[in-house]
Amino acid sequence: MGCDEKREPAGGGLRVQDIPALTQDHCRMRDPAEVERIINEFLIGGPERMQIVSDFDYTITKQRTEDGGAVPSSFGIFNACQSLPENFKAETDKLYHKYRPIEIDPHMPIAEKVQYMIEWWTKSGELTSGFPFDQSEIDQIASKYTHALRDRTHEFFADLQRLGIPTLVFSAGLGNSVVSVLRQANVLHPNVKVVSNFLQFRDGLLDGFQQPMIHTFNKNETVLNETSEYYDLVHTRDHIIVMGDSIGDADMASGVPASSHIIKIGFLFDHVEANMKKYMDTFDIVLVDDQTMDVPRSLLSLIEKQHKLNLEAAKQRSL
Ligand SMILES: C[n+]1cn([C@@H]2O[C@H](COP(=O)(O)OP(=O)(O)O)[C@@H](O)[C@H]2O)c2nc(N)[nH]c(=O)c21
Ligand SMILES: [Mg+2]
Repeated sequence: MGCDEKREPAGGGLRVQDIPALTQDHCRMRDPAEVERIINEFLIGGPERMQIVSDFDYTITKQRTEDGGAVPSSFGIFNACQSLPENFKAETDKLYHKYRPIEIDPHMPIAEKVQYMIEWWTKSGELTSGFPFDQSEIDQIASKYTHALRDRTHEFFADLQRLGIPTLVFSAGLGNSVVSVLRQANVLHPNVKVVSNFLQFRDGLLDGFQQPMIHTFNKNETVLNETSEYYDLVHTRDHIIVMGDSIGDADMASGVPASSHIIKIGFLFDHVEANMKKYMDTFDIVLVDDQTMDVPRSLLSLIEKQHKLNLEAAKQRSL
């Protein structure tokens, strides 16, 4: 905030009612005036202060496809590989049935859940060990799901690349699947970084997941190593769009300075009525059964338009 608050982008402040993507019926906002204020901050700051943090499963991929076909999660893509040991699926399913209810238990404190999640990812890593495996198996299955990305995902990633906006794709799932889908969909541009769990190999055999373990409750920018290149790239970018489909995804930018301006976009599909209040309390923009990238793209387009006006105005001033 501070003195930024009084500045307005050249041409005057934008009103949310003048942004068609945000006036659609399925686009809900708890506090439209606050969204408006932050959008205007984004316009003042321009692309060089922006970063994107997005979940992968059912955020970059669709929650619902036109043909009704199911979209597997990143772990699901791995589980569909033919060469996994016979008991692998049954054993990981057992873990899922034990730990998933804990993950989503509305009563258990997070601090207590964390221990269980570490146990779950550790045991899952142990099962993912001791047998040969070829990445091409993941690639083959992932190739069938490149069409399952949200409509206009390709354009969205092209916008981000053109504007030079660092984009972090965060997944507590399996990074090998995430990278494979994004690469085969031709959206894995140099400005995109995937932070997730990647397969580790030892002596030609699988050996669990690489460190650091990314689980549901550390899936946020605090796991970015402060010495990493990506941290260097984003730690001064305090204008952030966070995108997710699960309540926990809203925290993916925690760890960034408190003065940051953040718009959290939540994609809501399952049990809309029952979940609406929680989503409205958690996300700044809630999109109900929206299987597109249109709303985040509309924000980028405003930023780009303003940026061009600013460049033009600077050019005029220097004449
Ligand atoms: C360790 N483990 C965790 N999960 C689930 O995978 C999810 C991956 O987390 P995510 O990618 O952050 O979230 P999203 O899928 O909501 O987009 C977690 O929320 C867990 O419910 C898992 N799912 C499967 N199938 N197998 C596993 O070994 C496993
Ligand atoms: Mg998700």
